[in-house]
Amino acid sequence: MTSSPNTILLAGCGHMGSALLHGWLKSKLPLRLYVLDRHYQPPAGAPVTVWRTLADIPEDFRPDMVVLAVKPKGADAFLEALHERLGRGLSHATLLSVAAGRSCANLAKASGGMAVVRAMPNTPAAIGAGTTGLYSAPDVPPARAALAAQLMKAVGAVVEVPHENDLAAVTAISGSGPAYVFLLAELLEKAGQHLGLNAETAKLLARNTVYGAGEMLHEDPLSAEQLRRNVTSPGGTTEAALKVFMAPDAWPATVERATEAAAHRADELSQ
Ligand SMILES: NC(=O)c1ccc[n+]([C@@H]2O[C@H](COP(=O)([O-])OP(=O)(O)OC[C@H]3O[C@@H](n4cnc5c(N)ncnc54)[C@H](OP(=O)(O)O)[C@@H]3O)[C@@H](O)[C@H]2O)c1
Ligand code: PRO
Repeated sequence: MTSSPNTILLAGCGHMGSALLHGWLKSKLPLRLYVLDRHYQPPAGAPVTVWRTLADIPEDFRPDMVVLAVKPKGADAFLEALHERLGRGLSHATLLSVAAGRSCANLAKASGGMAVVRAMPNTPAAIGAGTTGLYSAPDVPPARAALAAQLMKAVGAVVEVPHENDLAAVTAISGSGPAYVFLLAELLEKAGQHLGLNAETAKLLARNTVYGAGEMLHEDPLSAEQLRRNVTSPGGTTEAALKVFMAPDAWPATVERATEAAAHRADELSQ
């Protein structure tokens, strides 16, 4: 049995919105797709309608779900303007927000009372390897919560969290997490050059090592700790490096402080 298509308005199609849209276009989900974005250029022939401004949206447009993927700073003002434009057209729509730190309460208020699902994805969604934390407010109809989960599963793994507060931690670990891994790649590349390798070789070694280690974490059932131990010969080179990284005031303290800073910022953004 095929279900009838849901009408999705993707509001904001930049880094994150376009990653989501790419996944939906590849998926077999029955969707009618509409995008509101000043810049986005769809692939030729893609079954998606693009509007540039709110004024381009027909006043009788009736979306089932609005996916909010504009910057958190502009999110409330955007929703107020959308509500002004569509009014009762939003009364049966659910809001799926990926905006960091904008709470269900903020978003419901700005949108004129929409039921809100919050998602915190990450940019590997662009290659179908995303990780999303998902929280549905209690007033979200179960079928819409399920649709939100399907939309996010189209771009990777989804973890549903029981408390809205958990999303600050999700943001600190997986939402921002790719940036920490990219930083490691940058630093390894620089370190390779410092040790005398040419730039091209240092770049290849750094990027492919992060890629290969990531694939092992994905494919191999061993724990991250065991995979690390398997690289570490007693008295060898890795042990020499890990003594520096794993000193209590080095990575263990730094990772804790950095993720606390990210979670704290997510809390601040929700005020
Ligand atoms: N990037 C990440 O790693 C990541 C991860 C998880 C969650 N998020 C969340 O995803 C959201 C979007 O982030 P992003 O990095 O994708 O931002 P982005 O690249 O700036 O994308 C937002 C897009 O929306 C457009 N836009 C905003 N208001 C508009 C309006 N009224 N009419 C038409 N177009 C409009 C922007 O155009 P202009 O640039 O012209 O305003 C831009 O193209 C944020 O809330 C962020 O917290 C991001
Ligand atoms: N990018 C957004 C930020 O830096 C949210 C997680 C990843 O705020």
